[in-house]
Amino acid sequence: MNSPDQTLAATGLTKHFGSREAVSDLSFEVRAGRAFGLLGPNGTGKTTTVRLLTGLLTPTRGSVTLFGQTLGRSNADALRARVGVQTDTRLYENLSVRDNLRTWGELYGLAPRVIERRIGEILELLGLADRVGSPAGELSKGMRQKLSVGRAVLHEPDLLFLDEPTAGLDPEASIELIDHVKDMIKTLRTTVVICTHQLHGLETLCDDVGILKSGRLVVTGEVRTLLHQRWPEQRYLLEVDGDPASARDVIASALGRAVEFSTVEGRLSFALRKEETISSGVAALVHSRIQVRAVIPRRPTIQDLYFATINDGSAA
Ligand SMILES: Nc1ncnc2c1ncn2[C@@H]1O[C@H](COP(=O)(O)OP(=O)(O)OP(=O)(O)O)[C@@H](O)[C@H]1O
Repeated sequence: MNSPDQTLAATGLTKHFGSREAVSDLSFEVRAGRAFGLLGPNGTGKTTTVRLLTGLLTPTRGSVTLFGQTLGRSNADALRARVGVQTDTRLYENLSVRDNLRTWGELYGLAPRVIERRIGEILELLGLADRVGSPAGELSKGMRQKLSVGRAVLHEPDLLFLDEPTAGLDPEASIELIDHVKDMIKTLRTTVVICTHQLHGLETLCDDVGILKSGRLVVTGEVRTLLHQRWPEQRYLLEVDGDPASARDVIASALGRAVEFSTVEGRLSFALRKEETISSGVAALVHSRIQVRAVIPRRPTIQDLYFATINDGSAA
């Protein structure tokens, strides 16, 4: 729990609100320069966790280590100065995008020339440069979310918390915002903790993940390792002319090692223990005069891991 490049660690973190246990015994770490996805259904404790990690709530039990120091009353302000938090989109509605950022820069205590430099960089990174003069009240929801992300990174934090940055956005705007966040993380080399329900494509953003269920961390670790542990076999989608059931029979008799079949939108999905055996499967199909349209390798995703975890509750 104490690697040298550790930025954040939770140890046995527990929070009760009266008799309700919001989160229980959470232990995980976030290493420098990595993005950690904290996921879970509504009401499962993500926001409570972020508030504990940023010192806005005091844990009932357990502790938080930020940049190597245990978070406590005496050092909370100093540690928080190195953290950025995007939580909601409350903005100064009548002020322009630039003046919203300027005001926040002043609140962070940044020098005017630093503020101007950062505003330029952030607007460019988030694709907001052409709306710099628009009052915040005239921005679309997606632009408001971008501005709230920009506000959180104005002071170049070492650690950034994003709490539902895509809430209320349509799929296109969500993907666009996540793409901007990815670019921003790469450019600024910020360590990130992100809570989100936008799971599609999240593996291109998150290196590590924690899945909360009823206030408990049921899965945590490196995304690549967790996916491989849960689905060690190679999966394929097969598209054929005609009935997928006949293709299934041919594949099943040709490849004793096929471990799992299902049908996904009219296509046959199957998993093999060894990648190279796919060629004998395809040869058997051709031999049986089944027209093969496509054989698509299918990589499991964070979304697959999330639903598998939430549905069966077991650790990966
Ligand atoms: N200040 C509070 N007082 C009492 N109960 C609270 C308080 N804050 C959170 N809770 C409870 O703690 C649990 C976790 O809430 P939390 O907001 O952390 O969940 P969440 O995962 O962020 O949910 P969502 O995805 O809906 O935002 C819920 O049962 C909630 O009602």
